[in-house]
Amino acid sequence: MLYRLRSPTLTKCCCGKPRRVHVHTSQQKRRLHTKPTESKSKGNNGGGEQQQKHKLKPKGSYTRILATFAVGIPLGWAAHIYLDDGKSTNVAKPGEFVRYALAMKEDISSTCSIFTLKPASNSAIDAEAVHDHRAITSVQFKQPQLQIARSYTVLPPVEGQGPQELRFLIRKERNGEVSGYLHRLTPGSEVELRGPSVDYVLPEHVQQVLFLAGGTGIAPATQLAGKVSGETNMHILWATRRGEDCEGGVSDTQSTKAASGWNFFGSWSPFVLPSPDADRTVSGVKQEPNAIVSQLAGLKKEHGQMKVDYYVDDERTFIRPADITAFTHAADDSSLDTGSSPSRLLFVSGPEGFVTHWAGPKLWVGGREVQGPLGGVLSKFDLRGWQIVKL
Ligand SMILES: Cc1cc2nc3c(=O)[nH]c(=O)nc-3n(C[C@H](O)[C@H](O)[C@H](O)COP(=O)(O)OP(=O)(O)OC[C@H]3O[C@@H](n4cnc5c(N)ncnc54)[C@H](O)[C@@H]3O)c2cc1C
Repeated sequence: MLYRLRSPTLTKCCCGKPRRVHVHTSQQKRRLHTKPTESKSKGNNGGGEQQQKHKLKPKGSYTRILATFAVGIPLGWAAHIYLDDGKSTNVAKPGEFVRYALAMKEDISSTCSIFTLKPASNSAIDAEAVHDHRAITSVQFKQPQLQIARSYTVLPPVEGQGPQELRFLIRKERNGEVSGYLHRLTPGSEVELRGPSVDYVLPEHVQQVLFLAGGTGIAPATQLAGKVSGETNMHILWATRRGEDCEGGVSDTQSTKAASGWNFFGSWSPFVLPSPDADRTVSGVKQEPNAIVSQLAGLKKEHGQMKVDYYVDDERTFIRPADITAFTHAADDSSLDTGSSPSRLLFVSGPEGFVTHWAGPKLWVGGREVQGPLGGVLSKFDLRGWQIVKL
């Protein structure tokens, strides 16, 4: 079920800045709230003396004053825009499209890139709500020629990211209308976005998370890792078709190279030999982690209790049922130790085929996409006490 985030409406302060982010000191308030008539009369005090001074000045000084204004005002405005860094933008309503500019496109692989977007007008999506709300959120991008929109999950912020900037991991789908359009954009191009949409609201306490991610399904896993605190034991099993998507990623627990298993497409790959690259190195040389793998490594450091395992079709490593039960059984044991009743979440996120294979299809009811009953491989496991979430 999709819920909409209620974005706080930001009224503007008398100085033009949104009230939520801008608070005046009492002295500033007095100055800003001074009636125009008062300032006029103040300005008139001693006005005669001022006028006399002007009369005595040579004509050239007017040119200098005009020149100072001509140069100073644009410079001041540019400095204001630069230093303000988007703090004075208005929060757009979640249903309203707003203009963003492509600030940067960083290629992750031959089909996947990270897009960094920044507001192109004084109206923007509530980035604070996206990053701070205890929910998994996405934003819709519009394809203007076809007037269609698709959802993309917001990545958690990285160091140096502007407060209003949003980052996305987007795969260029073959013949994909919106993803193809987005991948054709050049830096500086404008695109329309609306949101945020809430795809899942997190319970207050989350103790265990097992996240099965297929391809770009890693984006919600990364967002979630940025939101659950250190008290959550989180394990991500990330399956991709090609090693280039998770270059430099080394598994934390996956020790056995699979000779057969369920591949990314959800079909059984029997009797294949373990690949020499299954330890995620090329000829024994460790690869440089790409931006997503680096962000996951950073989140692991912050998080303390987070693990990531990489599975790559090309390298013949596949998520096996035993990888899932290893985590769920350990979680069962830990709850017996403490006697507590933890909140346990098992996410399945990725392309339709991946979600259907593991947890059964999502359904459309009354024009809305809903979870549907648990099916697929997971329906054969004893997952009592676990909430299964299809994303
Ligand atoms: C909540 C949510 C979050 C998402 N987050 C992300 C994310 O972070 N990153 C990401 O990359 N994606 C994400 N997606 C997926 C994204 O929304 C799009 O579905 C995806 O980019 C494909 O859209 P498209 O318009 O490019 O492709 P479409 O034009 O919709 O086509 C999709 C596929 O169907 C095929 N196709 C289209 N028409 C036909 C036809 N007539 N016959 C046969 N095949 C056809 C195309 O070749 C293509 O491979 C998310 C989806 C949801 C719902």
